[in-house]
Amino acid sequence: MRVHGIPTRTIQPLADGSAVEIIDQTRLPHRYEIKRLASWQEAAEAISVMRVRGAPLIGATAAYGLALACQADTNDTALHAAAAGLIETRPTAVNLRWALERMLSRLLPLAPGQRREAAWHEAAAICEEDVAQNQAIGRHGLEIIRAIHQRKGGAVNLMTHCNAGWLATVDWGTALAPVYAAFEAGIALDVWVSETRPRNQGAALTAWELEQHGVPHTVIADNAAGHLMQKGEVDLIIVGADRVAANGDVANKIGTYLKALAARDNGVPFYVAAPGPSIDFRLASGAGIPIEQRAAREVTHIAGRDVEGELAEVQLTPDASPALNPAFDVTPARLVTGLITERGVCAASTAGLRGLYPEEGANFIPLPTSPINGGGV
Ligand SMILES: CSC[C@H]1O[C@H](OP(=O)(O)O)[C@H](O)[C@@H]1O
Repeated sequence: MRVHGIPTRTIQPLADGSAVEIIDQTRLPHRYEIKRLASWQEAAEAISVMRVRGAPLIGATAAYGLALACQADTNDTALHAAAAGLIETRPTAVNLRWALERMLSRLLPLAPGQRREAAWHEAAAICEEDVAQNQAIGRHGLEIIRAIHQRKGGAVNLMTHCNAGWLATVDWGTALAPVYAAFEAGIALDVWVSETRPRNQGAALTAWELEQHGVPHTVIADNAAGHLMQKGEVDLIIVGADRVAANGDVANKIGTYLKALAARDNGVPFYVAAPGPSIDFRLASGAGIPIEQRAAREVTHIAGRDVEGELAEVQLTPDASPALNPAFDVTPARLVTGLITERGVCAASTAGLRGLYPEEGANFIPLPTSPINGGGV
């Protein structure tokens, strides 16, 4: 998408294969900083501390992490060590395991001397596929927005949670891809941007990227979402996903489940946008999705810009108060109106997913082993 009018992606490889450059999302919205990653360890750090975040971007960064590992050492032991280090960074987004398995499946059969170039090309292919998938999600989701616009005869009020925009992917985003497609199609819409405590990806990232693109939006406290739905101020909700189980259960940023409950209670369509690499065909239901527990400090403290324009972090809670920080929750498929994928829109169900991904049918059972040491999650 455009940043200050310049077409930009969240991750860019250097032509000489020595490093990749990322937007450091821990500095947004008040600083726009590019950071260079030159080793798999730097890629792992960027994922762990959320300089890059969002399921598809986590996968893309891990893929380039393995490619960077190959720049240093192409033997099996080095590749497995890098994969084991990268898989440990964040447990919930299945794109991480998907990308590492794809890279290892491509590289391990090759002679070590062929791996460096193949790794760089495979990581680039993963990124290009992500962009194409998100553009397709945008096209499919646009039709949902267009139908509501035609029925309503006025601006569509769309709510989203966290950041599932282009910052969460290589480009275009998932939940926001239909928003950008509708905006480009001239359909009037306004986006309710839920702040998304505690890391505030909505307030800091979604608001920033929508502002950069000129999309009308309003930031709200997470706790205002149900009230707006009760008042009839929300026509549609589209969120992203970190992992969709084979039965359509959805793991997404903490708070998604609460929005889905309020949407059901108020008759608001609740869609989940997810590309194929975010669907875990090996997992029968959401009960098996690992939920990342992040540091309590993300709850007890908040970062922002102070009155002098300096970045600062302040403590919200009493010194002695403990805090708990589950980063995701699981929305049962029964609360999901539909899944917007690159292959079309389907019901959040095994049958719906099998219909769009028939080739995955055989894999609806756990695979015995994974090429990632430890089997991956
Ligand atoms: C398009 S995936 C976006 C997904 O990832 C976010 O989690 P995090 O910011 O912790 O990586 C959130 O769940 C978004 O919906």
